[in-house]
Amino acid sequence: MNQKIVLITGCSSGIGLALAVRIAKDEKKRFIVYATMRNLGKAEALVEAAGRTLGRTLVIKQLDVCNEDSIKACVASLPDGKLDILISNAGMGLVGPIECQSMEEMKAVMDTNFFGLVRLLKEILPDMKKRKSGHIVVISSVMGIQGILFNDIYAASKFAVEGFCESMAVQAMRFNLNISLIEPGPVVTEFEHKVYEEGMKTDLSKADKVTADMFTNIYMKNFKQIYESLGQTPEDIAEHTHKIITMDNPPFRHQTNTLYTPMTTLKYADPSGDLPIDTFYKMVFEHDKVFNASLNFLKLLRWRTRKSFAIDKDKSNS
Ligand SMILES: NC(=O)C1=CN([C@@H]2O[C@H](COP(=O)(O)OP(=O)(O)OC[C@H]3O[C@@H](n4cnc5c(N)ncnc54)[C@H](OP(=O)(O)O)[C@@H]3O)[C@@H](O)[C@H]2O)C=CC1
Ligand SMILES: CC1=C(/C=C/C(C)=C/C=C/C(C)=C/C=O)C(C)(C)CCC1
Repeated sequence: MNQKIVLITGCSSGIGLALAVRIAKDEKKRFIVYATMRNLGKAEALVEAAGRTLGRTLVIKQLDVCNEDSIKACVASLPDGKLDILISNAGMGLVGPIECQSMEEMKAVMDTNFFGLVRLLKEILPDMKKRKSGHIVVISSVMGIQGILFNDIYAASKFAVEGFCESMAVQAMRFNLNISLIEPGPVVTEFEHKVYEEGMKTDLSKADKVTADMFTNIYMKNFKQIYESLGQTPEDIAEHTHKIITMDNPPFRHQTNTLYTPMTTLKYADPSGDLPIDTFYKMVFEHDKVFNASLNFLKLLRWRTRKSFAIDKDKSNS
């Protein structure tokens, strides 16, 4: 059987872990998954979830997306040094007012979320081009298309990813390569806990009172509720991504959360860009009045884009 080689980054927890297990457990055994993580000391959860697939359709390797040597060594250790599908998932969040964040913290986010992808592609693209075959799947975010209050640097890193991939997509097409951006809304993983814990520890002494109050009493106060009401599971994201990699013509963009779609649609509905900003402003500053109403409104507005509908309905490839 001609099994496809899949390399996934950031598999120690969350979406990466769920992806590795879902794809390794593919019903038709179409894939060999190289599930990578920067610290192999964190492999226990994946080993447990992988079960019988470990050493069969799932292999665990070290890879740090911020370290070129580690990427080169990992790719060189693959059979014939080749891979068919890259899933760039490793990433980190950062919330808070920028005046309270150090340049080092901000650079770490860009280095991981954006340059991590660039480093991976520099390594694997030449061979994919030579073979005129390959699929690059990137776990982006709805924040790759729409900024959210106090996520300035994180959203910028995901916008960078999207701009990079959009530019790259035309060249990729010339070589018969596919690129797909997966755009989840909130997903309940370590990411949520890390961002919340770090957010709560923010030293707000450099922020003015209005900003500090907005961050503490609006953003952080409602953070958990957003994840509780809109959050998907990492397994949901893995299921969507599994569908994307088994499609004949995978889409360039795919949002996983139909509850969130109305928010991102606001951006396309108004070329001036004011509609989403005004709407977020109302959600934030009139949130006592409209916050719960807004969430209910999102639920009422729940609708499916043609693409996600097609994916939900596409049972033929699974
Ligand atoms: N959770 C959410 O709400 C959403 C998440 N996303 C995106 O999904 C992706 C996965 O996040 P999620 O599963 O939620 O969060 P987790 O924190 O659970 O997982 C992040 C993974 O990335 C790894 N990682 C971080 N830095 C590096 C690095 N330098 N090299 C290799 N691996 C690294 C972490 O490893 P380690 O354990 O060593 O830190 C961990 O395995 C991210 O790109 C994130 O931006 C998108 C939309 C929503
Ligand atoms: C908490 C909060 C908000 C929304 C937060 C959201 C929607 C977070 C999404 C996180 C994602 C998608 C992370 C990963 O990529 C609002 C609406 C601004 C109102 C104020 C409080």
